[in-house]
Amino acid sequence: MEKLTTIDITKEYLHFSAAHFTIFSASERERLHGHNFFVSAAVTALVQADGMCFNYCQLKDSLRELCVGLDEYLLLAENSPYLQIHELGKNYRVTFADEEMFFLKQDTLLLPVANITIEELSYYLLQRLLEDSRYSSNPDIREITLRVASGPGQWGSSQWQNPQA
Ligand SMILES: Nc1nc2c(c(=O)[nH]1)N=C([C@H](O)[C@H](O)COP(=O)(O)OP(=O)(O)OP(=O)(O)O)CN2
Repeated sequence: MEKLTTIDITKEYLHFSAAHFTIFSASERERLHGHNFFVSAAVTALVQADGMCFNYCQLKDSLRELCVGLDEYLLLAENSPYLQIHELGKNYRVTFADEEMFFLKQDTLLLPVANITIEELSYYLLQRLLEDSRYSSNPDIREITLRVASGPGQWGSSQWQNPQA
């Protein structure tokens, strides 16, 4: 019988501070505000003869890198059906319903998501993690769940099962 384990990395320092607004409909959104978003991951993998699946420090480094990449930005959902985003010099001109907003490009990240929500952020960060072949091309890694919280006790998660397994 295969010996599988799940390495669960949930650390206070794995977080990013970001501004956003969640859009609820074509006419309703939140005001612009911020959160400390926390990131956690659980990786199910085969335990090797040496009693280890993989060095989880590499996973912590990968998650830390993902957090740094989103830290201290305004996050905008590039694929939102309700936002129009255009470049205007040093700014993005963003329209929503009858509103017009301007944000400095240097302060803003456009993410390929439909909304800045914990569910969309978890899926986006999982896809980013899977760009690293150490996770996506290792048949001994069976499953990865990546979770994002916008505050204590409220997490969104996305899961990947290894098709090679
Ligand atoms: N399905 C989702 N619903 C909502 C999301 C989301 O990501 N997915 N996000 C929001 C907003 O981000 C909202 O700003 C969340 O804030 P809130 O829940 O108030 O966060 P707090 O940490 O302040 O929670 P408290 O319960 O007030 O402590 C809304 N919906």
